[in-house]
Amino acid sequence: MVAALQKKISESATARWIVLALVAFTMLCGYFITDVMAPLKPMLEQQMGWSSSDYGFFTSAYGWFNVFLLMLIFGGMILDKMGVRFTGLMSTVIMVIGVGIKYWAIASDFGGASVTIFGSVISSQVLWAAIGYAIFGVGIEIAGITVSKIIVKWFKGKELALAMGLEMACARIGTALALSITPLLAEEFGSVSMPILLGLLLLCIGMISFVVFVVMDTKRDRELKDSAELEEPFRFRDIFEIVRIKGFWYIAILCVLFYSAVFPFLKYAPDLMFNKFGISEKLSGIIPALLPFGTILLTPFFGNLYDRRGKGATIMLVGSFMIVAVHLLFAVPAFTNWLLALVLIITLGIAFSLVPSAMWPSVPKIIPENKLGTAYALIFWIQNWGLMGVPYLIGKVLDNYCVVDNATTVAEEITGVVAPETVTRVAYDYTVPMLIFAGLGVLSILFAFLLLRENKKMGYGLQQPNIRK
Ligand SMILES: NCCCC[C@H](N)C(=O)NCC(=O)O
Repeated sequence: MVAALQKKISESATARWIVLALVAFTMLCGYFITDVMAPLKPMLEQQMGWSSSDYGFFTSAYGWFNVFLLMLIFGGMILDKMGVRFTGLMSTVIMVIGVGIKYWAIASDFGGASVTIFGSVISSQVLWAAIGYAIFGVGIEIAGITVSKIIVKWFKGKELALAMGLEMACARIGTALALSITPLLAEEFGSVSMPILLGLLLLCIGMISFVVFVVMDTKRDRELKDSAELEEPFRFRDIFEIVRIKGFWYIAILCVLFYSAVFPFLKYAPDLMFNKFGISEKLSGIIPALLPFGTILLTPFFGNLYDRRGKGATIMLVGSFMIVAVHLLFAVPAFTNWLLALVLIITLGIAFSLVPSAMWPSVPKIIPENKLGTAYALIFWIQNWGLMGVPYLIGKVLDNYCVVDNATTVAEEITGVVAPETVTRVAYDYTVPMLIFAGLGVLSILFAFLLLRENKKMGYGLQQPNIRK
């Protein structure tokens, strides 16, 4: 391995797979933090007095700065101007700061303090946790576009979709770990904040991993200094060129619709398991965790298929159909057997492997490489409207239309942490939220069709294999 690295890093297959492992690990740590709060929703409600709206507010914070302060767009420009090394390091530092604030907020006692924002009273704890999460959201999203660009840089013309699939698979391990072990950790340590602290430590290791990548990437660029393989520089007017491309819009809108039917769903999935399928709080994250676990094998599998056989647009269409079927079946009130929940989550995992495995490697077929950072940033920016808006909407819908059993005392089910008289539980009917998720899936089908048609018209090559013979 050392011999391979000593030869020419830019030509070494070993080196590029090591690079992939390094940056994918950083993303794993980031995704762990992204989803660490999901299985804690019932505990946050019972132990800290959060409502579903509070949880929706907190969850939506992920996109606040990305969307309203255009942080993602700036991030994309910085990426195309300053390069992957600077931008990647910057984004990991932002993530660490954000998680630090979130941990402090959840671990502190604010003595019931609250603030009024736009006429709504928000507890100070919820607000500070949300601000931390919003800062973290900037970091992880910029890291996401940076890593996509890193993979294109190192894998273009080679195993691009497989590499992207493997990176996403690693990221999903982070999500799966967050969903499955978080409630167990919280119970074990008798503290909701403990899993966040663990995530913070993990993220610091992820940062070190990125630093190692920086060393390798610097070496590669030095080797290629005078060769044609170095990219053209980014110009500001590139943005206008990107937004004039119809295929860009179809893929961006498909992205926001599809991902809004998955990531926000995952944020509520443990609560859905608890309320609809009668699974205990402690185990409520286990079935949802199978979704990312399933994608760990399937995303690289479908990526490899796309690399060798093509059919990227068809893969996205099939995934969109599957997601509608799953959410509609989740919406049926009579279906409450946990085995069905298991089958549906696995099916959703297949859909969630199909679409991303084809979507992200398709972007370089539509957009030239020197504009890729900005293009990915614009797509993520549009996607963040959904990642921000949909959880907020679902939280509001749950509180306003879906409460079926308010303030039932469940003290006997909870041990230790709080005084029994303070413990209450609200039960929810998830039919309407699941219909909302299904509606997003239906719109995804429409945009997947439009993309397929545009590909035929413009010859992007989305149906062609990625590996050049
Ligand atoms: N829970 C993490 C959200 C990451 C969103 C990010 N913009 C993204 O779409 N990444 C690609 C992926 O499939 O995770």
